Amino acid sequence: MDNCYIKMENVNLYYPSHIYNATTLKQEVFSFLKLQKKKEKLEDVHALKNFNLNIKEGEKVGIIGHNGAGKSTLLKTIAGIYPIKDGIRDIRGEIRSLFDLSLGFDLESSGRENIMYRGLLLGETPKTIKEKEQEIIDFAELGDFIDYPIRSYSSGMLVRLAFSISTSVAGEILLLDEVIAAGDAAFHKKAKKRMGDLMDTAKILVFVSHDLTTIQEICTRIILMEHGRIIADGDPDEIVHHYNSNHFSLN
Ligand SMILES: Nc1ncnc2c1ncn2[C@@H]1O[C@H](COP(=O)(O)OP(=O)(O)OP(=O)(O)O)[C@@H](O)[C@H]1O
Repeated sequence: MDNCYIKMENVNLYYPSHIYNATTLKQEVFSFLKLQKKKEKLEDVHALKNFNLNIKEGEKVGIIGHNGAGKSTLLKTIAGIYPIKDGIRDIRGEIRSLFDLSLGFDLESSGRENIMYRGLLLGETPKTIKEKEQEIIDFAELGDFIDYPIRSYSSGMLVRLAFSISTSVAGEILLLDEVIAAGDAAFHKKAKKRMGDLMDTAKILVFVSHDLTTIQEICTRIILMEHGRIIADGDPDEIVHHYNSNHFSLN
């Protein structure tokens, strides 16, 4: 029996529209004065439709599809971030998500303190974080800035710290949304190598990207999504060929 797997059966996920349906006072007044038509009621967005998926240990699965196809939603659903309306989500294995890298950052705290906060969010203990702390700082190349509040960091420095922390913890199931363009060219090279190591150690990789060449290189299977559904699933060369010959728009 597999130690790790991802199973989804007839999963439906909706983004509720009530937040967008709220009317502002200005809109009410304008509508009352007949200066503006009353706002049309928006429907919930049905982002995953009767979705079925089975991923076994050892698979490296690439997810491709047009903008808004539901790729990121699928990753976040696997990660358990979004509650599903119905269906079954059955996951075995420790999940490591590499998206929303700066989640859990506190701008007023130092880089060092943020390593601790973010590490705890990633499921580490204070002791294991302390053991990794120096390696994380060295990889991020932040020098003395590590003890400054991260509010003082440039955006590149912030990305380097976030990347360094997030990739310091391996996971059995690695969920990746587009390879993170971390920092400048030199850092990017280093980051790519570290990502490669993480992908090699993961038992399952699910990788969302618009970059067909990279995804074809890395993945053992590709899933093509359209409007919340899988429309092709299989061997990377075949799916890319299918995509190319059917002129799907991936952008
Ligand atoms: N927070 C949200 N609230 C409402 N609708 C959303 C939200 N996030 C995504 N959606 C909608 O869900 C659908 C799927 O979006 P998703 O971000 O998963 O697509 P994607 O395939 O990752 O797109 P892209 O390639 O542009 O990143 C789209 O119709 C999008 O408008």
